[in-house]
Amino acid sequence: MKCFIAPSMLSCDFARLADESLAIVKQNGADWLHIDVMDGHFVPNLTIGAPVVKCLKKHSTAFMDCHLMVENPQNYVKAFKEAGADMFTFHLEAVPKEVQIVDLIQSIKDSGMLVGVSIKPKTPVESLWETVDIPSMVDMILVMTVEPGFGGQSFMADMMPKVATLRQKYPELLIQVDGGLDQNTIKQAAPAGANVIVAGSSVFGAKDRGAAITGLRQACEASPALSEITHRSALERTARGKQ
Ligand SMILES: O=C(CO)[C@H](O)[C@H](O)COP(=O)(O)O
Repeated sequence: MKCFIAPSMLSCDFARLADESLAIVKQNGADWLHIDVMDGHFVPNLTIGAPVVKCLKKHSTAFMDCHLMVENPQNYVKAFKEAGADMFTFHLEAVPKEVQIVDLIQSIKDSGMLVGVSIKPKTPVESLWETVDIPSMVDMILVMTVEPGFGGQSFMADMMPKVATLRQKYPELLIQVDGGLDQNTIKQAAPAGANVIVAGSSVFGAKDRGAAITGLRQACEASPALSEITHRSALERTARGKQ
């Protein structure tokens, strides 16, 4: 296995969140559920928080990949852990100066969740390794390929050099891309080195969601830039969530 496909639940029918979550994994073959958490401050949109994840966890054992687009992410680690999140991804730009990023990362690790760190399009990729020792502290880097806040935007191909640089430096890292991914743009993201693919509108808007996921997976798996995923914990949790 070379890639994880993580449909963004932002594009599903929120009134049917449990059913949509179950179906997208069990019937349509997704690996993870990507949960977009927005606070109306860090991004100009409001979505869902830990209480909804907690309810969802009663219906689905799928890997919950929680992307926190919120200010002060350090305040939400405990709530998301208790809700059942598997991955806690925060934005580098959202951490206040008085909070040490390494302390935040340590608290996520101590809670048992995997650690993701995300950057917005205008944030230079160097700021990641200037701030943290990526291989020892971080499970996944999320390179945003749209300005965070809304689904349905156009893929920013000019983010691909960031992905390629990260892949070259960290051959084993989970590198996630999020925003505007579809059957065409995956052909740029996967060769650059992305191996965790978030897709909202192109999956939930497809007539055949299973075929949309299969298409993303095939394009990703075909990329010579990627080797087999060796992240044991992510693989184990994913497999458990698909049983
Ligand atoms: O994080 C997000 C927006 O901030 C969404 O996950 C992302 O935009 C996915 O939606 P789409 O595939 O429709 O672009």
